[in-house]
Amino acid sequence: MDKPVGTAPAFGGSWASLNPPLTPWIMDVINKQGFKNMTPVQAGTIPRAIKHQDCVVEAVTGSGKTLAFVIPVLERICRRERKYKKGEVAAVVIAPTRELAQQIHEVFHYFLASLIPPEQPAESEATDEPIASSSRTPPPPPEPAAYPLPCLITSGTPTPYETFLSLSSNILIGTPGRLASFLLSPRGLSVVRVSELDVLVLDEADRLLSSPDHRRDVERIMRHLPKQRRTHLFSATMTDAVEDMIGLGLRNPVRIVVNLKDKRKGEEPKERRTPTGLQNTYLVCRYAEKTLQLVRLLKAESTKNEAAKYIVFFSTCAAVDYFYRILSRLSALSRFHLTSLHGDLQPRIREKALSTFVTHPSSYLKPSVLLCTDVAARGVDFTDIDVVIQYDPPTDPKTFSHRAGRTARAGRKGKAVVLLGQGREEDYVDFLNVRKIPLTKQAYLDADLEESETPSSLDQEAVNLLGEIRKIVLTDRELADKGAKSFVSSYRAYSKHEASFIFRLQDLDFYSLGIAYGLLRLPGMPEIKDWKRKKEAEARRRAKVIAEGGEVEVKEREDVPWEDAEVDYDKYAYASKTREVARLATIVQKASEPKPDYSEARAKRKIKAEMREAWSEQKERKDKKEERRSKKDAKKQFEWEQAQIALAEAEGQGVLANSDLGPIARARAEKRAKAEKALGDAQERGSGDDEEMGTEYKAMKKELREERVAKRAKKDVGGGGLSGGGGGGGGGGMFDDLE
Ligand SMILES: Nc1ncnc2c1ncn2[C@@H]1O[C@H](COP(=O)(O)OP(=O)(O)OP(=O)(O)O)[C@@H](O)[C@H]1O
Repeated sequence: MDKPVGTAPAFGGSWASLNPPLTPWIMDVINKQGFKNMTPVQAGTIPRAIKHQDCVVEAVTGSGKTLAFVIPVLERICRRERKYKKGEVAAVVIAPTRELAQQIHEVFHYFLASLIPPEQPAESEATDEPIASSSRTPPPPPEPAAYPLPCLITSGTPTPYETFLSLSSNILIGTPGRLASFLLSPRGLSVVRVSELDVLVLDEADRLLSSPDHRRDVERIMRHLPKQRRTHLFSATMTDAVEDMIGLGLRNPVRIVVNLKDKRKGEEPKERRTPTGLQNTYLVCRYAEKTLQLVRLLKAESTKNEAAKYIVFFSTCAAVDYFYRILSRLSALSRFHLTSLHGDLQPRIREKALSTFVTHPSSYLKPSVLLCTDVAARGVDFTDIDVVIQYDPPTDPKTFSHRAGRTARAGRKGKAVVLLGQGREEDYVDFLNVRKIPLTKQAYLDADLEESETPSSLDQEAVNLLGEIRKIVLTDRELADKGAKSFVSSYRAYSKHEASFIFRLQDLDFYSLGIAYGLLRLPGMPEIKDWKRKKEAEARRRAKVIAEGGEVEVKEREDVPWEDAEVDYDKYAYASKTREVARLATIVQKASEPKPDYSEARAKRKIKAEMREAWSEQKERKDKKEERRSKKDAKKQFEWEQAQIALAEAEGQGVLANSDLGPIARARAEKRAKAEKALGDAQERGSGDDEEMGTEYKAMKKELREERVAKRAKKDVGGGGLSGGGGGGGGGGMFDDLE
């Protein structure tokens, strides 16, 4: 990996320039850490937060936001005239994950522990001489710490009330749920006094407020704390949820936004929401090639760029669990040390996983990789990550920059790669660009780890990798279960993408996904059955068009071949003896149970089907009968009306006098009568109007003729069966009307 050019984060001014100046012991700790200058977010926030202002702070990942709230909290405690008593809380810091809470706790602890005087060596150690126990003078009582140590309140922290009281802590750091029950349980209400609380900090505030559970707990805590307090919100990505909160619990907050600008020669500087040292990229491949590309990326970055530490993000706990087991056993990754971290692990295991990964000595020859979910996406300060890979893009686009921001922290360099499926998913690049997260293209990696175009047909090595993964899966039935679980859970996660117009379920190719996951067979999800049915119907349609000599449209992407692995599922065993014994016992039990008799159910189904069929036949017959009857009625009506007209004319009455005429016949008769009258009148009046009235009559006649022709044509097109009876002048209209 390219070593960092400059490890100093952006310059925000010297610590000495702060007004008011920092307390000397705090300054000493900062110097001890080697932080020569402030970062911009620290320079902007610390002086305001030390005074009496509420702050809403938004600055890119790795820009030093933690110290921007830790230092003001400590300063305010130091500057207070009356010291806090045992049981009194001065500050509460809430973070969304236990990993982040623990990290913040460590930072506070580091500062406060520096005030604890080092233990005096025992006299015996000092003199190296054995001393008789009777002559041993008791050691001096330990000096009380000037400021007590902070207390961590997360799942997995033992007996927090005892720790809180024994440490006399007045700074609490924790996750929302735990903190809420710590403060609001009957014991908490009697033991923990918050009336003197001075500062509340929400780190990753947008995350805390966008998750309904977290938000509920945060609001409970806020209601419990005194209104006369300072409240500070921090995140790299603020949202509208935070804006709501500003109304709820903050007073005249100052908004501090630290933006970065991309400066390219000859171009206007562009704002960006990611650190300047971050090379943020995307790689396009088929879903079936995703795992292959992940493996190649890990290999290429270690061999070509000497990258030693990686984080790979998946969308679900099940996927992390499954891929951890598979990738750990792939021959291509034998020199990589893998660790898995996700929310389904026990707190202690999570803690251990994180510290194993952080402390594992890694080099580009023996790189280490953390496979994780979003539990490690926010806030966790990994100082030396070279590459972040997002196997699945995050369901919440805001998480994207947090994940990528686990590398390139505090002015270092780093690379992030997101794997995108060919097609619609490529639109994600523009989607992020609009959100000031520009991505550049990382080319597809071929078998020699050389950059190339995404191949035009499926990379054969993806099929080979499927074979290798299947071999691993066949060693333990549990892996097949985990594979299916992770496949289903990832599908569900996919369906929850906020950018659902880019990550569209209908574009998912299940065969392709099955190859990437190395499944033996696809799970029996209804969605997959539907998808297969549609696919088969489409294949039939195309085959038919071709057979009839037609042309079919070219497919956007060729089909990925899929075959279930040949497995004798009766013999396919679990590696775990207990699970295997249980499985075999179930088989034996099932075999000894009498086979359920389905014959009755089958017979019922058959009768129902027959009934359904009979009903549809009946309906068809009824419809036909109905049609015949209405044709007959129409014909009768027509004949009768014609007879009425003829009768009226024969009797010298106007046709209109016949009150039994149908509406159309009447309209026609009226029209005709009017035309005839007009002609008669014109003839009577002589030549002047003659021409005019003759024209009107002709026009009317023409209109009637056209109407008839049009209606006939309409009937012919509609296949109407009544045209045979439509001989009479006004008949066409009447039939249409009856129809
Ligand atoms: N003034 C400073 N000079 C040099 N390094 C610093 C300074 N302040 C903080 N750092 C270092 O920068 C790194 C990132 O800091 P921090 O974790 O506070 O970032 P952040 O802005 O909270 O990031 P995220 O948004 O990911 O939570 C840490 O390793 C920290 O020790």
